[in-house]
Amino acid sequence: MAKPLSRARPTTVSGRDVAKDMTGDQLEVVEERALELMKETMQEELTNPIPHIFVIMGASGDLAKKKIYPTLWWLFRDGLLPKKTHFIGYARSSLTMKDLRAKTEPHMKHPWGDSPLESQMRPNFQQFCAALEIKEDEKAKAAEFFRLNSYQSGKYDVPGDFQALDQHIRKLQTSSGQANRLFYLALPPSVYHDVTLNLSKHCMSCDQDCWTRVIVEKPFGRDSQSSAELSHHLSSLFTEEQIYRIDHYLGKEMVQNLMVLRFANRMFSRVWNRDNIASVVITFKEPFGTQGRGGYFDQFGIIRDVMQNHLLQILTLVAMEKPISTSPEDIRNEKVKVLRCIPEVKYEDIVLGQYVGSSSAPEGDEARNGYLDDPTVPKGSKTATFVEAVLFIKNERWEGVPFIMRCGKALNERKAEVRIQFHDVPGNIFCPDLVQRNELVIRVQPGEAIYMKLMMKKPGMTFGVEETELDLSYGSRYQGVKMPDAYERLLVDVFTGTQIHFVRSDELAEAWRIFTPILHQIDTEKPDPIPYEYGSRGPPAADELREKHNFHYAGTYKWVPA
Ligand SMILES: NC(=O)C1=CN([C@@H]2O[C@H](COP(=O)(O)OP(=O)(O)OC[C@H]3O[C@@H](n4cnc5c(N)ncnc54)[C@H](OP(=O)(O)O)[C@@H]3O)[C@@H](O)[C@H]2O)C=CC1
Ligand SMILES: O=C1O[C@H](COP(=O)(O)O)[C@@H](O)[C@H](O)[C@H]1O
Repeated sequence: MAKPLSRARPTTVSGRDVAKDMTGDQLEVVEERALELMKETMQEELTNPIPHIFVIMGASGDLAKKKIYPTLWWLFRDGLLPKKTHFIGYARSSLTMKDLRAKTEPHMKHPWGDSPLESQMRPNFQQFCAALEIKEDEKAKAAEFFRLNSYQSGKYDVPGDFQALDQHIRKLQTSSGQANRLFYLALPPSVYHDVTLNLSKHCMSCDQDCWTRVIVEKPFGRDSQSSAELSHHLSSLFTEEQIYRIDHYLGKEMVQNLMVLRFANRMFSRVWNRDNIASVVITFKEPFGTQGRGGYFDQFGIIRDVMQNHLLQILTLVAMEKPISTSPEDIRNEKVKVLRCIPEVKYEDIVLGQYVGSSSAPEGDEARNGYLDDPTVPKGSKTATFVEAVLFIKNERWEGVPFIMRCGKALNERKAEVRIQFHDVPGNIFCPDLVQRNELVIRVQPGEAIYMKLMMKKPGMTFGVEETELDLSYGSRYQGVKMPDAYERLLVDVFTGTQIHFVRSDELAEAWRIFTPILHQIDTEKPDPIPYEYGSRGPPAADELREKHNFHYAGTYKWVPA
């Protein structure tokens, strides 16, 4: 059994923490002081004399290669890791550090992978990549990074291999045996049980001034029962403070911004309720299919892959009540509270789809292939690659407001956004065909933006009305500000010990409660998903379901970029 954390780690510092000792006219310096404190906290970690050992379990895999190693490199390059940090890769394959470097280095150049689709999606992408490539003057730094890396091969169920890993870690500790240990499980769920058991038995830090943290990737189970088993297993080995359940959407700029937008702006807090809001639509779209990895996807389907975790996390941040403070526990208490108000999803409130090849796509293009053409997908699979689901929150603020979540692969664009649609204007005096509902859109990606669709007098002599927007596009408002990748933020959080942006076990249990009955029904009844064409907007039935649930699409809005 792992020992609990020996000393309280700093969690988060906010203006409020500092403000309590201050008088009114000092308040303007509060945020500055908060920033200073945050820097001090970070500084403490950065200059911590105790070494940090970051172990990547599953170092030979896709996630490690494409996300974890590159993220560690960017943090190292930018001086955002504690001074003495060592990295150990652990996996079954017999690899040398040279092999591992050859595998990972191509992904360290820029954070979004180099698929041609990505380059199409992002304006100036090529320029951006060039700016992020390992430049001449960074080569020495990169060499230093790889010098701090080592690799240890071992099985996931052999205790002796974990003892060897522990010995390896010990060699990197201080002479008095101190090191903080971080284990990132970039592994398939089938080995979670053995790996966590062996880590807890053989690889925990023994020094009372040092800590051990374990970072767990989704899927956190397949349904309520399997998730509860996993949670029970983990909690028998580690304390909740030691477990960091990662949902990388919680590391995205605009997802983190939701709390500030809502709770630091009075004009939003007053209208954020059933009296003003007609519906909320949370969307995730990807313009590519399974890309030959359908075998993995098919075991889960789009609800487990994206909706039950990423979209539901966004929903909780949109809908929760204001927490007492910005401490992780206060925030997560509110998230759990709102989840508890959501009844299970019903079959009549969902639309399932599966993409088919587009005959109009050029010969040889991926879009020619449907989901079932992926050779790794079981023949005749009915797994959904698109889903729309309507959820309701039974509380005073939200009773009757549909929260419509939709996500899908092989759609017409890459997009993740939250769209708040307001009620019609009561007693409208203008031409009813011209006055459309207000919408507040929080675009998570690509190109972070917040825009408010509203009605204005048409400029000029006439007294007409027209639809326009108040537009806060980050690209132009925050030029030159480097937007960290979600994993960068989240790994820094693990080092500094803040769990705000990580999923607590009770939150997870509630998320599974909401989706388990529908998932079981789909697994047993295997309903036919509605076919939709690769590159389309998804099944029209999804638009009909949204219309039925008080989301009106007028088709009149035209955006004219500045
Ligand atoms: N700051 C910025 O960068 C800004 C960018 N824009 C851009 O302008 C464009 C239009 O803006 P947007 O807010 O999307 O407004 P639209 O009015 O085009 O779309 C509004 C909503 O209706 C949905 N929709 C689209 N077509 C249909 C349909 N046929 N039936 C039912 N629903 C439909 C869209 O979903 P679906 O996802 O399915 O299309 C979207 O959720 C977007 O590309 C947006 O990104 C606008 C303002 C600011
Ligand atoms: O967790 C997942 O997320 C990705 C999408 O992440 P993004 O940061 O690129 O938006 C998705 O492709 C994958 O299927 C899913 O497992």
